Amino acid sequence: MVIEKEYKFYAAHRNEQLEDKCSNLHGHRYGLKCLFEVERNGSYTTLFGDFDAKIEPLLKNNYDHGMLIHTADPLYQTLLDHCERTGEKLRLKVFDAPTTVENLAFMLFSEITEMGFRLVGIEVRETDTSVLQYSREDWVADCRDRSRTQCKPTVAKGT
Ligand SMILES: Nc1nc2c(c(=O)[nH]1)N=C([C@H](O)[C@H](O)COP(=O)(O)OP(=O)(O)OP(=O)(O)O)CN2
Repeated sequence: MVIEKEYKFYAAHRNEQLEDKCSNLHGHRYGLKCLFEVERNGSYTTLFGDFDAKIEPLLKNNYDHGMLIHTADPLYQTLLDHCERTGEKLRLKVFDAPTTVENLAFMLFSEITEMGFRLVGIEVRETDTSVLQYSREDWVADCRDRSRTQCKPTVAKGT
């Protein structure tokens, strides 16, 4: 059986390597749809709330109203300097690769899998018109060939 759950978060980012509007700092209401493979245990499988209890804090504490940023983006160092100078704590979700929706999907799939859930796939919506379907096969291929993503998934303690 498969349970589908939907989540959302708001975040800023840019694709600094693209020579178009996407290299401007901008924001999205990201949509995340998760397809979980579940097993029946009597009348239930996994309770809907069991997914929410782990995934909502992951998104709230690491992504929501934050900024997805590539370590090689010159803006990253500027933001670190700003934090050091002012003492401000910005929510930066750090990527070792460009913050494309493909790399975001790899990051989210890895983090949710690390929580013990078995995903069949996820869907990541970046804009009203652009959505990425990311399957378990895509994730296995990305894990096998890390040069495809260069992302190291990181989850803060307690999320
Ligand atoms: N394969 C990818 N292509 C693009 C990505 C990406 O992550 N992977 N990202 C972007 C930009 O981040 C951009 O914000 C989204 O692009 P786009 O869909 O073109 O944005 P619009 O909302 O303006 O789309 P319209 O259909 O023109 O309204 C670009 N490409």
